[in-house]
Amino acid sequence: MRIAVTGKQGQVVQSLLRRGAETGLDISAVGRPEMDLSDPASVAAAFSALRADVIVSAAAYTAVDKAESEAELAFSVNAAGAGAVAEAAARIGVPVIHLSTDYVFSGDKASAYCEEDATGPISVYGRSKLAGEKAVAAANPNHVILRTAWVYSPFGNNFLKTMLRLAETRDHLRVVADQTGCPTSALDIADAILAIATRIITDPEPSLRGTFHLTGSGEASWADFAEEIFAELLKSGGRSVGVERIPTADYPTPAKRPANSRLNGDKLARTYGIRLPEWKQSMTIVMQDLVNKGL
Ligand SMILES: NC(=O)C1=CN([C@@H]2O[C@H](COP(=O)(O)OP(=O)(O)OC[C@H]3O[C@@H](n4cnc5c(N)ncnc54)[C@H](OP(=O)(O)O)[C@@H]3O)[C@@H](O)[C@H]2O)C=CC1
Ligand SMILES: Cc1cn([C@H]2C[C@H](O)[C@@H](COP(=O)(O)OP(=O)(O)O[C@H]3O[C@@H](C)C(=O)[C@@H](O)[C@H]3O)O2)c(=O)[nH]c1=O
Ligand SMILES: [Mg+2]
Repeated sequence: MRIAVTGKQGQVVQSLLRRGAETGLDISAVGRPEMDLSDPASVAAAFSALRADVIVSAAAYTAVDKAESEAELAFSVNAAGAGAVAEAAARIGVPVIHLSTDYVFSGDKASAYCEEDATGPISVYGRSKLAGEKAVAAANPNHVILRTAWVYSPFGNNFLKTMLRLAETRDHLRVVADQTGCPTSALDIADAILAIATRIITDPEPSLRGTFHLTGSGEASWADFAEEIFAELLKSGGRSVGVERIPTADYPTPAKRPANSRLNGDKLARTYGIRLPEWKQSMTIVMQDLVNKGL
């Protein structure tokens, strides 16, 4: 199986490359400068030359706050760019596995979101990713859209690494406690993508296609997540850092974020037999990885 994935330095692409190196799978990362999602011609050109069995669409414009003032670029990458990747996959006759986000929802629901719940993004990033889902589905019926959330890993930028960086100079941080979601390790996402890819390249079964929720098990507020990160830091000999739990209103940001970001993963469990580990367990693994590298 030959897998092509979009992006080079991103968390999910780096996690896939690590799994590829560990298992000997053939995974190639396709990204800038040769392939720029804001330039559809470069997308078509990059994939027509590659003999991939499946394309993983993992690259995106992910700067949630900056997107509020760069809507055109966010849509060009996350909507048109994602559509161009799915179209390139359709042209070479292979499935596309596309990543999307909890931020397609408004956050008003009282319980975890299911795949069939109405979307209603409240940020530019969320709207651009929802437009991306629609573009992918329209361009290639042979698609799996995986909505994930709150992704962290040893790679790239993420909340966990931000907390560790801030912990170097601060002994107390203020973190919002009224946004709830499901922290998800990019390494777990990579494992799920590989299992799904293996199935769909050989099995034409329609129920394997469509939209699925894929997040770490359990739930947390950003403050809970920070507290667990600092508990783990302390255990591994690091500094002691306190978390002050604050409401969203006390942490103003350009983009609005859903109060409830929790995703229900039952459909993926039912269809593929995949359920990701508890987020605390996976977080410990990522922390250990970072500690071994000297943080
Ligand atoms: N991070 C998160 O918390 C969440 C992410 N997601 C989704 O999961 C997917 C993977 O996210 P993650 O791995 O965290 O992303 P990252 O933010 O870690 O990385 C973004 C990737 O997209 C690439 N990229 C950005 N703009 C372009 C462009 N114009 N042309 C080509 N490549 C581009 C980057 O390129 P380069 O390699 O050059 O830096 C990088 O590889 C995305 O679709 C994201 O929307 C969903 C929920 C949560
Ligand atoms: C750094 C920091 C953030 N916060 C808050 C701000 C915000 O509400 C929350 C998370 O902040 P971040 O900016 O790290 O997270 P954010 O960029 O919103 O993360 C999102 O990224 C995109 C790509 C997704 O798809 C989402 O699933 C989600 O992971 O924590 C604090 O309360 N205190 C702090 O010190
Ligand atoms: Mg961010």
